[in-house]
Amino acid sequence: MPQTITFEQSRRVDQVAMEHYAMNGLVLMENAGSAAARRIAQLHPGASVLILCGKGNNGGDGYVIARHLQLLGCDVHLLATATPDELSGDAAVNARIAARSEMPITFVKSVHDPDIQAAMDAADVIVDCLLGTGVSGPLRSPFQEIVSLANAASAVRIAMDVPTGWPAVQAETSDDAIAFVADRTLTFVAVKAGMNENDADRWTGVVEVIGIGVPKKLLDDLEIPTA
Ligand SMILES: NC(=O)C1=CN([C@@H]2O[C@H](COP(=O)(O)OP(=O)(O)OC[C@H]3O[C@@H](n4cnc5c(N)ncnc54)[C@H](O)[C@@H]3O)[C@@H](O)[C@H]2O)[C@@H](O)CC1
Ligand SMILES: [K+]
Repeated sequence: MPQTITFEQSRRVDQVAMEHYAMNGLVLMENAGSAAARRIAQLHPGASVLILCGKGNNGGDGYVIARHLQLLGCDVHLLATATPDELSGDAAVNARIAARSEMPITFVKSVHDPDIQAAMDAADVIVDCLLGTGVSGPLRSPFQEIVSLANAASAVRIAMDVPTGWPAVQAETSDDAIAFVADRTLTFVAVKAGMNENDADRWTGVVEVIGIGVPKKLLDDLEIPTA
């Protein structure tokens, strides 16, 4: 049985859980985000946490993580590349919950907005929920700029699912591509292909797997490695 899974296999797990097992995508996102939040709060109790949220479901995880981290006693701030109205599906639902909960959210209108730097400076921990398995091609603006600012910050950096811009997943990007440099990566379901290769930890830091509550039979049938 392989020890790692591809992005495609990871997406297939979500798809089969929803289509064959009738699991709601919101449940998967809630499981993913709440488990990640518990681990972050365990590692950094009471920390000031800045969560960077993109437009897709990786960003959706970020809003779930924010909600749970507040409940767990952390001070949470969100930096979002899109407003809730610009999102769709499960990510939109969780972004709306965050907005209605009056969580502090900075929406990125210009990468030169001094509020972005101020949010980075105030954080003990920065959580990267910009892009996950839906990434394609080199990072576009404003992701490049946000990732660069996060890498220059003194905070601990935690990537969710995969570090945003990680070169290993993209044939067309080079090793000096801009990517989130994580101290730790909390990856969903199973370790992703490339994460166990020689110098991968330069980008991922320590890799830990976070389960999302899909049935064991599903994982066994798809030959997904389990702990
Ligand atoms: N139900 C599910 O499918 C679950 C998904 N999960 C999360 O969902 C993620 C996958 O979500 P998505 O498929 O929505 O994809 P992503 O959240 O990775 O990103 C897709 C978005 O990024 C944009 N994008 C792609 N490449 C880009 C680039 N190079 N520069 C700038 N923008 C770019 C796309 O236009 C799209 O808006 C996983 O990594 C995981 O974190 C988890 O919540 C578990 C459940
Ligand atoms: K990410």
